[in-house]
Amino acid sequence: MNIAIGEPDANFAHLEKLLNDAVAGSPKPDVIIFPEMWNTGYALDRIQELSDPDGERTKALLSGFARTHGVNIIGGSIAAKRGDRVLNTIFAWDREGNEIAEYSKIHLFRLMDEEKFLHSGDQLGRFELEGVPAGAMICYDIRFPELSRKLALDGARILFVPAEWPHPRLHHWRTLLMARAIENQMYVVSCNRVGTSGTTNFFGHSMVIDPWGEIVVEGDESEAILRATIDLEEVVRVRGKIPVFEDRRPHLY
Ligand SMILES: O=C(O)CCC(=O)C(=O)O
Repeated sequence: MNIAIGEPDANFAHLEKLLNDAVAGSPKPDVIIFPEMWNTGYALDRIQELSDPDGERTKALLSGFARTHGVNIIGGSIAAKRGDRVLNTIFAWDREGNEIAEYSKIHLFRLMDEEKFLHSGDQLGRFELEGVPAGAMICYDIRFPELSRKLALDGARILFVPAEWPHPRLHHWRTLLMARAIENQMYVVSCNRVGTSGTTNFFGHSMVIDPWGEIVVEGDESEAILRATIDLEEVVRVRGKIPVFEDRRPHLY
């Protein structure tokens, strides 16, 4: 998804169109994910006025969409206002439109001054999606392997990662996502924005990676709806083949 910086109305309209295109395609998706901070982009100097109070506008659109179309939604992340604080927050809904997860980015990205304008979350992104243990992290969070390992130890079999990750760090993005999938032997489902904001170019390359580290699908730098089918039994097969979780020796490190 491309994102218009500082224009929530345009981004809500654009997202709704993409969602309608996604459910019109075949096969009908079980889960939809989109990028980080899709409502505002990184309009940090105006984030107080632009952010969504308690995520209410986002919840009204996405809970209703999930229910109407019988689809689970990992709602990218939004700038969400809580009192006088703004957090970078993922909400998720099940097929009945029930909210099933809320996670606010723990590691704020200082290279983009995030910590000057946003508050960090203090809870992990653990949830269940139709009985499947899952985890959520946001963008810069993937540089912290302890976080995904903790989610994996807590049972996650899929890790969802919305992002706004720009050039020139495509190599980091792809390598870190693949490492998180391989080391934790789980699916990684990532969605990164495309387009340009000021002088920053976002490269997309959203990817679904399987627990063996193979890329199931990868986008390019253009806006697109990517589809992938995953087999959760693959997590069990890979963990059985190389028993990393049994071979850990955490008392030594
Ligand atoms: O870690 C990076 O290189 C990019 C992170 C980022 O852009 C973000 O967290 O918003």
